[in-house]
Amino acid sequence: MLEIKDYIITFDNNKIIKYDDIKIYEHEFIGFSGNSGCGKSSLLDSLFGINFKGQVSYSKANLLNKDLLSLGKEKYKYISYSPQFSQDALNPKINVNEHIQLTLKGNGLNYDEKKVFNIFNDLLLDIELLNYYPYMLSGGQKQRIAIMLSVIKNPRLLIFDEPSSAIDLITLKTIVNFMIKIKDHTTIIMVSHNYDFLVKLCDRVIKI
Ligand SMILES: Nc1ncnc2c1ncn2[C@@H]1O[C@H](COP(=O)(O)OP(=O)(O)OP(=O)(O)O)[C@@H](O)[C@H]1O
Repeated sequence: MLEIKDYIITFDNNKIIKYDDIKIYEHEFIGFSGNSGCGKSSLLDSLFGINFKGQVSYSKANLLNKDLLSLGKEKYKYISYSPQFSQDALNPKINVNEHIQLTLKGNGLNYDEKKVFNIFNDLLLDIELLNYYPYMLSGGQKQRIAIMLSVIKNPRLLIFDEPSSAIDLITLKTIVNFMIKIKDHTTIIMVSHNYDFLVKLCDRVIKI
């Protein structure tokens, strides 16, 4: 599914981050762990983001056996990337249902009411939130809406950066149960500085 080899990031201020080689197989649930500042988010941003600020060099960076850089925006056909604080990126001018419609339209998918209902149910989100604008949602609701939006497009690879930050235990448990439910048909990479949390949840934890 994903393979990187000799991967190095260099920022404008000459800060260099070198990564160990990584290989992730289809349908694995992988945790990325490491101390604050070790380069977890930079790795994901450089691989999957749209606006990465540093320079990247590698001998291999493949998604589904294709070079990630040459895939360009085509990679979003296969992946869903929830960066850290992605819940803050919800558009304040549109409601939750419009977010769903835009996401599906952008991925050439039709609106499937039953599927929306099921995901809402699994994430313990009240269906009436469909009419809510982002400012009307709590932090935990926003986070689950962001997760719902990344799952609804049926990605083959789902990447969550720190979904466990800044939420209460019940919300975290709901998110974790949801991930366990979807992991049979999706490859998942989850980033957390909390190693014990990842070890309990993931098939394999990679130290960055
Ligand atoms: N644009 C940038 N320019 C220079 N240095 C950067 C830039 N972005 C990140 N860094 C540095 O790269 C290192 C890795 O940062 P990164 O955000 O990837 O770490 P992280 O492992 O995700 O940390 P955390 O767990 O705290 O979120 C840090 O030392 C950070 O200061």
